[in-house]
Amino acid sequence: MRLFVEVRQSLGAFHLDASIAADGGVTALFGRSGSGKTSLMRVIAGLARPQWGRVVFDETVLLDTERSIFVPPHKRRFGYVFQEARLFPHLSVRGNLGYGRWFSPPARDREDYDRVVELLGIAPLLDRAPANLSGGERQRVAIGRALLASPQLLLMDEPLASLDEERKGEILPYLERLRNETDIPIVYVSHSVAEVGRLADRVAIMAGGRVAAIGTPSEVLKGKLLSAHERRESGSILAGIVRSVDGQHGLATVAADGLLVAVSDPALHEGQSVRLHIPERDVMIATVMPVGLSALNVFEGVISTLEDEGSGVVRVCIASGDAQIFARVTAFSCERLGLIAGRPVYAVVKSVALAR
Ligand SMILES: Nc1ncnc2c1ncn2[C@@H]1O[C@H](COP(=O)(O)OP(=O)(O)OP(=O)(O)O)[C@@H](O)[C@H]1O
Repeated sequence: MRLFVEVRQSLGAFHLDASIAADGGVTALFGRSGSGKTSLMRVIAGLARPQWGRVVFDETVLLDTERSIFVPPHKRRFGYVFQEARLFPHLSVRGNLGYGRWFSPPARDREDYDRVVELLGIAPLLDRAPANLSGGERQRVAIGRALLASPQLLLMDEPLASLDEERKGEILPYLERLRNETDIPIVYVSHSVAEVGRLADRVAIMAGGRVAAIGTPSEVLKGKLLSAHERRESGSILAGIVRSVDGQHGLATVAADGLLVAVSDPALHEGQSVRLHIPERDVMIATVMPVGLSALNVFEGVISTLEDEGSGVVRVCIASGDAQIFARVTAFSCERLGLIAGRPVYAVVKSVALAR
């Protein structure tokens, strides 16, 4: 699949002037509040008609203002999941799920239904009313309803924003399954570095109505495009599989990008696919093999790049295995340790978390 969007639109004093191309997988639109993420999504969905623009999905032109082409939202077959699950209060979960199927081709129905119910863990909730569900459960049902309409593309606008951290943690594994086990492309709006890092294959960073950068999460979730808080959260994302579990100590060993990474998480099980987040603030650099450390993970590697971020801070990229591990050090430490590209070093990782 290929989605191409190009838009110019004035909304009061705000100007949206953005273009993105997305292939399969999860494409995140990331940016601060008011950067234009939702406005761009609304154009993709057909909920807004810009003054000028084009939207092409695969070979089909959905919008072309110059040729007066506009395909209305219900004919685009895109699923939409909003920040708040907009379930029908008078229908049970089963009824809400059934509603989405009204608009889908009737054929493969039963099979799809069972698969979606299983994928999102909804089976125990089927007879409940939306009022008796937690926020995370409601959101899972909303995602299920969108999926059962057999969308060609799923648009998710901050689907976790209204949930607390615990509920987010509960629903993120379902979104990962959705990404890994279906071939429905997803455009995902978020302003959480951790969420985007965990889910997205590609990220478009929006700022002031424009796309400021586009690339993989580790390429673009860095530097001046992020706020100070976001920079602290950024780092490396590794994709891997749990190789073994030490139940006694609640430790798992994950093979990820050519590295063996120890992760402290008692819930992991062997064979599970996971993404790991190594925040760059939690990485130290040593020029000799450190001993007597409490850190569980020390990776041998070579410095590939150093990026001066200003304010006396340097972002160092260490190539280790097939991974890139980022560390943030002061320019002073850089000089003192003689850190230059090509120098062998050790990355001492203080914490690894499942990317959330
Ligand atoms: N119909 C409109 N008329 C005037 N201004 C608008 C209109 N719609 C959106 N805007 C403005 O456009 C800007 C971008 O809004 P948008 O909702 O796209 O941002 P966002 O990145 O999704 O933000 P958030 O993360 O807060 O949802 C905002 O400043 C908003 O006030």
